[in-house]
Amino acid sequence: MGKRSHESTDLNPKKKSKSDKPPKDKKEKKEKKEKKDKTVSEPQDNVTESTEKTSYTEASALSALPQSEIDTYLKEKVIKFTDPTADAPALRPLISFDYLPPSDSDLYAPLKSFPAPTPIQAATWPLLFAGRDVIGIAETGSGKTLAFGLPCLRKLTESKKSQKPYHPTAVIISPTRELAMQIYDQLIKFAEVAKAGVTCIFGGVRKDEQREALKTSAVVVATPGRLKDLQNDGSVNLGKVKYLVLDEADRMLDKGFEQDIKDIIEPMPVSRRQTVMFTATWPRSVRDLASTFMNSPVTVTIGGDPSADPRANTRIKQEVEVLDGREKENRLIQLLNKSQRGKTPEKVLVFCLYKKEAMRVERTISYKGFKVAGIHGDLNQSDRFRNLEAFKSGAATVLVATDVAARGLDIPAVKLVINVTFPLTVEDYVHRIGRTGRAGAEGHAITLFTEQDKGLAGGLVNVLKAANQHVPEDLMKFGTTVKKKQHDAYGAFFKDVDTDKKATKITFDD
Ligand SMILES: Nc1ncnc2c1ncn2[C@@H]1O[C@H](COP(=O)(O)OP(=O)(O)OP(=O)(O)O)[C@@H](O)[C@H]1O
Repeated sequence: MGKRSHESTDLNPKKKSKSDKPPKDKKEKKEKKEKKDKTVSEPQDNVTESTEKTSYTEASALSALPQSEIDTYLKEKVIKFTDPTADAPALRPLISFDYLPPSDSDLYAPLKSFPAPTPIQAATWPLLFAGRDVIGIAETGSGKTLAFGLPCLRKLTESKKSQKPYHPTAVIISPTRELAMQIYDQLIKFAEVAKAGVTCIFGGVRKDEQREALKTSAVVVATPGRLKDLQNDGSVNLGKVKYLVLDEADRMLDKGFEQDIKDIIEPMPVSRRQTVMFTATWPRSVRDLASTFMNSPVTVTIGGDPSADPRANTRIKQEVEVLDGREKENRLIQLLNKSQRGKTPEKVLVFCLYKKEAMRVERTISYKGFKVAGIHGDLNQSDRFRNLEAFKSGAATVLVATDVAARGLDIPAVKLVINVTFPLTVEDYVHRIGRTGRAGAEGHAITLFTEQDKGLAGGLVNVLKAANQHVPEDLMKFGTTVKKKQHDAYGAFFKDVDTDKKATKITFDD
């Protein structure tokens, strides 16, 4: 992945319109000018207003590919761009790592372990390199972290040429501590130079070390509550942030986080930052709010229409068993017997809705002699990390979790997800089962569905149908009306449920 000759394609509508493009014979002159502009505009610590110009230069080998090859790729991967400025189709997807813009550092070295960019990476990287605001919607386990992470690190490695970071220039916000850690772990693999400049900030641990780390960090991965705390007490100045990511964006725009997000981004006006949102589910309820945070964002969707129902990863075999609530425990143990008693016990993730329920189920499973660990909001942070680690390493082969583990977590080789109690929304269902079948693997999910969950039957039927899964007759009998998501309805559960506004903020997302 060395240096290559590149054709210039500056497509950032914030800085330049299509009609400003120079004719080809002036290409060399323009490239020189771009280089000059870039040097001038690299962030300086004593510059108060952003003068940064972002440009993206498409690899000439990519430009030389026949259009039919690009069209076939877009069609096969079901990639759709929705761009209010109509510039997006001009940016060809980076269908091979060979077409990445050159980097003087060894930034791209860890990509060697992957065969090619995933579709969401291929489609969004050019836009992100070009400085566009992007909403990226793609199935669980499809490589979204590097889709927003690599452009972020590239900006960091470039700007580090001329400045030491005294204030963060990039902020990545995630809903849970474990997910923030995981994003951090992925990013620091990517460059020695980034290792020095990336830090992870989350609640439940002492603030002093985080304050120290912030003094030398250009990229901050954080949960909202703790970041806001450190911002409020003057430990971090976010006024220089140019690249803002909301991972699990629909969750971050939920009512539980909305105000925190508004407070955090207040010192970084939309005109001076690139705003990036990624998720596997994009409910209507958050779209208007998202647009107020962004500047003409391009929406990139992989695998289907974003206005449709939430979409599950189609490599996951979904099974739904309708039963009486009293039968759940026996059925769970039967399923575990099947998956745990062989020579090599499979990794199974068991989801509950309530913290107390999770504790009870974990006790029952442990009593039956299975190697089990738990993760929920009532555990302290070191127990949470330790238990997750035990599951990752295989020391525990069953993990009982609440929805604190539903989103984003990339745990190797989870073979089966069992939903003991259905979540509050079908979006959460899609994220829960998305802990299996990651990075191209097959997955399996079994959901125990009772009459109590019938309000979500219609939504679930749609998710099953969209993924060509079997819909049991027993599920159909509950009707197929789809209820709209209503955050306020969560209130009825807030004392017990691990996902709602109140519990989430207080118990694990600070
Ligand atoms: N280009 C690639 N080729 C193959 N695997 C990849 C590639 N990029 C990332 N991965 C791997 O795919 C796995 C899933 O990636 P990631 O966690 O970013 O998924 P995600 O889309 O964010 O999922 P979720 O919606 O659940 O948060 C990770 O183990 C990651 O290392």
